[in-house]
Amino acid sequence: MALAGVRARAWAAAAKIAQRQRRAEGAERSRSPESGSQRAALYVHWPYCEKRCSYCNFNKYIPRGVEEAAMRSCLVTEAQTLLRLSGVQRVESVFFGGGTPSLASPHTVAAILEAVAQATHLPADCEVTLEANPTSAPGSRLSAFGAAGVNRLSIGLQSLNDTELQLLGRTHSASDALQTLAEARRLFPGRVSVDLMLGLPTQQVGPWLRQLKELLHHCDDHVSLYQLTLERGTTLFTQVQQGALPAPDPDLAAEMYQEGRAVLREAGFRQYEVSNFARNGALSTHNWTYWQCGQYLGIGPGAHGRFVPQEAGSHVREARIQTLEPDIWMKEVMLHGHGTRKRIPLGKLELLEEVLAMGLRTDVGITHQGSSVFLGGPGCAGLTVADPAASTPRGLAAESPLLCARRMTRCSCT
Ligand SMILES: C[S@@+](CC[C@H](N)C(=O)[O-])C[C@H]1O[C@@H](n2cnc3c(N)ncnc32)[C@H](O)[C@@H]1O
Ligand SMILES: C[S@@+](CC[C@H](N)C(=O)[O-])C[C@H]1O[C@@H](n2cnc3c(N)ncnc32)[C@H](O)[C@@H]1O
Ligand code: SF4
Repeated sequence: MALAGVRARAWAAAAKIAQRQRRAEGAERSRSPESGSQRAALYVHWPYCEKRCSYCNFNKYIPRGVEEAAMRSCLVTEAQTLLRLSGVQRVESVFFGGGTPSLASPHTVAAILEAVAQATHLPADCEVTLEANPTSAPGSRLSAFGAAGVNRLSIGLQSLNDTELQLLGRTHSASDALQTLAEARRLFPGRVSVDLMLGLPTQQVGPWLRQLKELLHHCDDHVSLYQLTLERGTTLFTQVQQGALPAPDPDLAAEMYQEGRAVLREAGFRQYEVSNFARNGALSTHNWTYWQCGQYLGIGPGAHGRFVPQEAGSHVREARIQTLEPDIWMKEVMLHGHGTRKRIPLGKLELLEEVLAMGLRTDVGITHQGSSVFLGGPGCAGLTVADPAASTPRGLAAESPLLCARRMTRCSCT
């Protein structure tokens, strides 16, 4: 923890030095340091988990042992490379997702933030989220992540029913989850999110709503409701396919979702995206950047990103996907400085599709800012991200219950 504290101070010091350097270099590197193409969100993928949950098909591995120093060094290298290739001068949010990034050491988190602060401007108030799995002893680790620079936690609570948690293959109980949540709120007041799943096999509307209402007694200012997607290749999928469990009923899931939205609205939450609810302005600025088609860099195995590479003559926004398998990804990073597996230049039609699909997920709909990705000319350089505090409800595919409850209550990474 002491080490993490030192690293956090080093990050702040490095951030100041980097800021001074950039001011000096500013005139050379850019005439408009605040323009959209020079700002980005940064996603960092930690690909390891303790155990495979029965429903999950995210890019995750259950290792015998993790070579953390090697992984840390590769994440740092890839962040430096992609920041250079993208010409990004200001990182506006960082998201450590996974896998289970709360299994990484706080030292790793601090080292990545430090590298980012040295390579670009990382504002002191930048949103830095870490996904944390509930444990029976959350205290000191969470505070060490805080000392490393994390200032927002997303807790994968999933359910407050122990039988459901077992069905999902989780390693924690409902009481562990509540304890982790309480500890997280103590350490990061106003900046804790919880993920709650709905539409599980055998789940009924009434008991699920009681869980949600119980959660309201404990939660902070951000809640994500994710409808279960039965993913091919998962244990749960096989159990349902073989008849060991009933298939989730989509109409019940739609009812849970609609009733859940109403409960959260009454409790003062704004539904700012199909699956996401915030009060007191606690929206996730990181995810908001995705939905507004802002730039984001994805580092780590299987991470994806969207940015305009600063190559000679290039003005095209690209979708980039990093190599999935951690060992292969590490070898590539050691050889080339990055493990980018795919680069897909996005044409006008693809950009338009993204603007529509992302914008309609939110309550502000298709904004002028979002559509500037499509209309903004070469490289979408004029792109700015709409203010998440704006609240004119024009989009929200949620107004179509079938569309949202059956297809869209997942995160934007799928
Ligand atoms: C991939 S997990 C990573 C965070 C962390 N490892 C955890 O399990 O809490 C992020 C979130 O995605 C959601 N998720 C994962 N698989 C899902 C599925 N098949 N259907 C719906 N939501 C899912 C869960 O709510 C989970 O909290
Ligand atoms: C399942 S969501 C959970 C978010 C959580 N409910 C919150 O409010 O912070 C995880 C987020 O991580 C990011 N993400 C996950 N996997 C990613 C990947 N492979 N590449 C880029 N970003 C990813 C996306 O921003 C996604 O919304
Ligand atoms: S849900 Fe989270 S903890 Fe479970 S396997 Fe997926 S990434 Fe790992």
